[in-house]
Amino acid sequence: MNIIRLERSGPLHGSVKIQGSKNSSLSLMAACCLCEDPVTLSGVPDIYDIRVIEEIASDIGMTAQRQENGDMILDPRSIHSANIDKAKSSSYRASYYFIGALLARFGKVSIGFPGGDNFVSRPIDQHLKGLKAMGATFTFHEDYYVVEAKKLTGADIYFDTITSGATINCMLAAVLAEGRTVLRGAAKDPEVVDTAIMLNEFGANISGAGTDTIRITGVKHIEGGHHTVIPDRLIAGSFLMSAGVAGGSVTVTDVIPDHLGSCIAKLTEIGLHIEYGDQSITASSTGKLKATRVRTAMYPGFATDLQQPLTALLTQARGRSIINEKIYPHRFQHVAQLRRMGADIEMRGSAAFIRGGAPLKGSWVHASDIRAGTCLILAGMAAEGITTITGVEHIERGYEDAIRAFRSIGATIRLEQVDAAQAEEKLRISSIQQ
Ligand SMILES: CC(=O)N[C@H]1[C@@H](OP(=O)(O)OP(=O)(O)OC[C@H]2O[C@@H](n3ccc(=O)[nH]c3=O)[C@H](O)[C@@H]2O)O[C@H](CO)[C@@H](O)[C@@H]1O
Ligand SMILES: C=C(OP(=O)(O)O)C(=O)O
Repeated sequence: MNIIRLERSGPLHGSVKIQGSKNSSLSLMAACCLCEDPVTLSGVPDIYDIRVIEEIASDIGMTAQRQENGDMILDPRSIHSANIDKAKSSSYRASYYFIGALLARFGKVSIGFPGGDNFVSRPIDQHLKGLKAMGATFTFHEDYYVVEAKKLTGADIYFDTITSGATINCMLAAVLAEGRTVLRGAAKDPEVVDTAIMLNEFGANISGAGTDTIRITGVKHIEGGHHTVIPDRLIAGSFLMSAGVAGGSVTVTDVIPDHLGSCIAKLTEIGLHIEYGDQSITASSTGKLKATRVRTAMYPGFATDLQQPLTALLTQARGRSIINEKIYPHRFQHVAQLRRMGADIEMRGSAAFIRGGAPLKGSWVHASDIRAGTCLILAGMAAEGITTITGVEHIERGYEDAIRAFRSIGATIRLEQVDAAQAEEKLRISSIQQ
């Protein structure tokens, strides 16, 4: 099995070109099923989740071909099925976008339950509520469910909670539905806006994406064309944080700085010096970091996906920091791993109290999900000795090549192969020694 080994690193110097957004690509690729003509997507990252969608696309008859220049051409003209393989749909989170994208066309979609990172509870009740309002019915089986709608009709939907997934799913379903759909309490995330922009470019009639009320007037068909995926703001944020952990200066390029507003504000509060241009952001740090309080929120608030790397950063900030996780109250699997490395973190409900400044030491630790992986990479850069991270496959769900990118800015990090049983034993011992 693969593990990541890293040593204390820094100061970091250099720039990292940021890949296209995972979360946007997951939505855009499914959205291609709504089109009548081929779609060329620029900037789709080459990561695990995307490769699963390529397989799903091929299973249902939509070819998805990577070009030499990295573009992906998706051809929906031969889609013949809306039966999504159960195991494939459960191997990542956003498989449910195939419901919104295929329901109007086929009237029936069969699909496995959503997978993705496990934060104890990730309900899909708002997807159900929205799609039911548009005329869909759901039948649940042990490891898959079937969604049916003889006809999808526009509806007025008020989300009980702000959710990017349900906003996108209902928006997809509404594009070819009959009549007008209004999504109230919609998520304002850049990935929602990116999806709406692409669909409008191809002939959909969506207004208000980026605000909390989105209006969609159903159209008879949409065409295809070319679209460039937005940059991955979450990966950009994690590289900026690495400058705080290890010192030095890190520039992320090919980004949209506006998408990182709350992250930039928080890093500035913590003591990083931030400069940005039209498409780049530079974070520099002398190593003097201030403790802070953070409350995660839906966009434009501080993203839950940046909470885990931020926790690593705050272990290096003198004083007591408090992180309040409001989106996924149980998203703290990384804390036990950081404690193994010597971090002083106390949990009270969905809040982490971090006493920063305690020296970290290298240990065997496990990344249970993508951002826990980023968190541990950052912590490893600050730790004395060698940090060994298992669970590399989770990190690969989100990053095209995290090792190469972190190495290019000066981190001492490498990928190695070890015997799985030996790694298990090392992890067990490190958890006892904690
Ligand atoms: C593939 C993808 O885009 N994943 C992102 C997406 O996940 P995902 O789309 O699953 O997350 P949502 O935006 O839907 O979830 C936001 C909040 O709404 C709640 N909720 C959601 C749906 C629902 O039907 N009922 C409900 O209560 C969730 O538990 C959570 O507290 O947004 C999350 C929150 O920014 C990010 O962490 C994920 O990286
Ligand atoms: C939670 C995440 O992903 P997913 O929703 O795909 O599990 C993430 O990207 O941090």
